[in-house]
Amino acid sequence: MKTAGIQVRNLRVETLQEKNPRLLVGPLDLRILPGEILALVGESGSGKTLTLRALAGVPPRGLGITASPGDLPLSSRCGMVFQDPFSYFNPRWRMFRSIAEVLRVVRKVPREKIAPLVESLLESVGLSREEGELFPFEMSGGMAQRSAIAIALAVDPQVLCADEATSALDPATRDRILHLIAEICRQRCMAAVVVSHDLPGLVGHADRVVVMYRGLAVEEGAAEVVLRESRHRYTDFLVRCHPGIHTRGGKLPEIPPDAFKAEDEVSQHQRGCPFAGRCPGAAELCLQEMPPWQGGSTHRFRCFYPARGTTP
Ligand SMILES: Nc1ncnc2c1ncn2[C@@H]1O[C@H](COP(=O)(O)OP(=O)(O)OP(=O)(O)O)[C@@H](O)[C@H]1O
Repeated sequence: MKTAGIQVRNLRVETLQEKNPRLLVGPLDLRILPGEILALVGESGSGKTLTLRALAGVPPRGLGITASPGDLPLSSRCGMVFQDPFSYFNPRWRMFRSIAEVLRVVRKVPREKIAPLVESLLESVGLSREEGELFPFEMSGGMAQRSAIAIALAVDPQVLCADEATSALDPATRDRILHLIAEICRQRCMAAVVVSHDLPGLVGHADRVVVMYRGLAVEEGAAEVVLRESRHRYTDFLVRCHPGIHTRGGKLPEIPPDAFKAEDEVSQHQRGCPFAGRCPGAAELCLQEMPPWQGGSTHRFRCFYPARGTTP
């Protein structure tokens, strides 16, 4: 059983052009405890996937990752689960063989020990031996995602990294998969980093959420606390934009467009609050200075003029 968590300090992902390299993520400090499920939430383009890929040591081509010495790479200790498992299964292999190949190639498991290990991996994700004999095209989305988790577990990871792994599933299946990830993490004392747009959907599954905006963390804490008592104006919008929570049949509130032109964004990102250009509560100070972290160890946020802290 593994006991160490993961800590990454000063994580940065940037483009590798010599002229005008762009900082896409960071600087970001992340700490993930053993058995903990950490969720990265935020709008599209907020940097969740790049952060996850940086943690797993698999950045997209053309991007570089840096962090404090000794904190990276984590690649040998991360198992990845992606949004569309069908895109990376070998369509001509039964699932049993896909899992077996990871054990053989990555873990160098001796041939005679592979079958029982595959069976136990299938069992740990709630699939039978018979279901392991199916081809990917014969599987439902939920079964495919369970299989993808089994493949990720086959590398014996210290951290399971799931990138929108449940967003293509119906709510009940999504809940079952998140519950499964939580169970596995607790049993194996393994951490998980889960990327999602759906903050309310994470309550009851994620231990902690980090809300990201333009590559930076702006609020973090227990999922239910961040949902109920969001303090950063951006988180507040994210919560109120969620259908079914505060609005039934009406129009969802929209996050205002950015008041800054694209070329202003980089300097804004470096100087003041990254959300200042869209924030109805922004004042001169927000444009000039990056807000420091406020709050306690269980819930903190970076905002000079926070929201009330209790959603209606
Ligand atoms: N290979 C790349 N080269 C340059 N910029 C990139 C690259 N990949 C992502 N980006 C930019 O980095 C930012 C963060 O992207 P990222 O994919 O991490 O966002 P995200 O929060 O995961 O969004 P989504 O929820 O839509 O997947 C975006 O502005 C995106 O355009």
